[in-house]
Amino acid sequence: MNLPLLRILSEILISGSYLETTSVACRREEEEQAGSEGESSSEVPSQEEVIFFLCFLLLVDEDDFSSFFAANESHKPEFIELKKWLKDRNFEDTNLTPAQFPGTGRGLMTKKSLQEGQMIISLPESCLLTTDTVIRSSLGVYIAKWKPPPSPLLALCTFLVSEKHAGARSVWKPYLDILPKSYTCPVYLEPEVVNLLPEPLKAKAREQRASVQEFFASSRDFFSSLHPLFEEAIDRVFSYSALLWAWCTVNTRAVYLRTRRRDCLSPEPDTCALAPYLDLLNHSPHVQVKAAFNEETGCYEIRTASSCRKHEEVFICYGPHDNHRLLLEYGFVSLRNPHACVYVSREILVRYLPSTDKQMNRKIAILKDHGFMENLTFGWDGPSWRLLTALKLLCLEAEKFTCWTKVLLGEVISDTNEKTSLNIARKMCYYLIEETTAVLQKVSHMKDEKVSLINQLTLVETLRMEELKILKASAETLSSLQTTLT
Ligand SMILES: C[S@@+](CC[C@H](N)C(=O)[O-])C[C@H]1O[C@@H](n2cnc3c(N)ncnc32)[C@H](O)[C@@H]1O
Repeated sequence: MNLPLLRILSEILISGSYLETTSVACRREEEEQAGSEGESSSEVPSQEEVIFFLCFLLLVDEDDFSSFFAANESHKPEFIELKKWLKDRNFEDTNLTPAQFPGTGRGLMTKKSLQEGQMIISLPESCLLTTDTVIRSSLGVYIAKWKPPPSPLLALCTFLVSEKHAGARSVWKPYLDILPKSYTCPVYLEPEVVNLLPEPLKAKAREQRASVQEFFASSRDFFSSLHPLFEEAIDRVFSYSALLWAWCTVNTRAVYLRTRRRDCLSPEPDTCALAPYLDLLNHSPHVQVKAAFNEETGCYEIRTASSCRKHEEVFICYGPHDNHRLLLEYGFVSLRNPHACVYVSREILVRYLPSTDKQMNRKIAILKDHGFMENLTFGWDGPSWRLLTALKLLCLEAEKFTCWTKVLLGEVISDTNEKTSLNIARKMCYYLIEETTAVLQKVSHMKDEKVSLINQLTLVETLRMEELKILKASAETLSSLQTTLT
């Protein structure tokens, strides 16, 4: 049963309203393009039509749900302006249109079906924002003068802040206007929300905050050197919040594009480019695309490796990232992500081991030396090979200790060792289920009490709910593995 649809169905029946679906939205766009007044889209449907429509929705597959409820946004003034801006730079899109999707937010929808291998988008170099753009701008001479040379990232962030500050005077205004006003990467989250994240994400979130703060602190003198360019006090233009916004803009939206090294910039790799409009493409772990700059055409091109039906959301894949990485780098969580997993911390790893084991410290040292204390996880298929191997070594009977290399190579040492390690894995899994459930309850209370944090809390809730599903799937796998062994 399609639960999201059932919920919407009941909401619609209660409110008597109905949503503008993709088909309605697209029909309206087609009518507008054909010069019609689009009267049909403003007609109120009869009750029978609504009921027929709702019954039809119940039959819609959950995967089609998002695209079915997409709302076309191409008529919005900011997209009309962006389209004009892109056209002036020789880009006109025939394949895609901006839309809001219920599951993924704003993204791009196909106007026609796309076949495997077909070009999704080909954006000319003139539309790209790279460090070349920055150096050609009025900031260029200041960058060239500054020692030690600013990093490519600092150059891009400075340009974004400066252009945003210029407002209507910036030639990049149509692009800047469609950028999010704020982000949901951990650096934007309140500390009490960060506290609800699982380890090791919590630690990485704190590192991210510290590194952006350090980026700001170490860039202030450079910002001061730009004062002749601004009428306002430089601290007000290049505030922490302005730099944070720019940093997240680059981090969440830039495409990989290697730019030739320049002496006026520090030697860090210069690989980030902002690609207006193309950067409206959302991520799906289930698609494959080919993306690269084509030297022959002078365009940044993306081709799909899978087909896409008309009026569906077009996705690209940002990489085979788990949900911790997606949240850390992009500020979202992907549902049913095949790469998602639950990390096991060192504390949990040793929690269920016999405290009487005299070889425990030696065993932990071996695991550390061989890189087996990191990335121990539960996944959709059960405990990872690395986690089981670490547990098998930790559970090695005293008289079998010398066999530890064989354990690391994946050999079975004894029936007892297999059973004990599975048993501990199961206990750990149940402990994590309890812990996750408790955090979910806490999040639910906080959502009632701290309404201003609702979006941040919902993000953590989504992550924790996905983790709960993974742990439950792992618990099932473990119990069938244990049954096979008995
Ligand atoms: C390159 S932008 C894509 C366009 C973006 N949705 C927008 O409206 O500007 C990357 C950001 O989109 C969002 N995003 C991408 N894929 C998503 C997904 N599958 N589900 C939810 N949000 C997603 C995240 O906020 C991410 O930082």
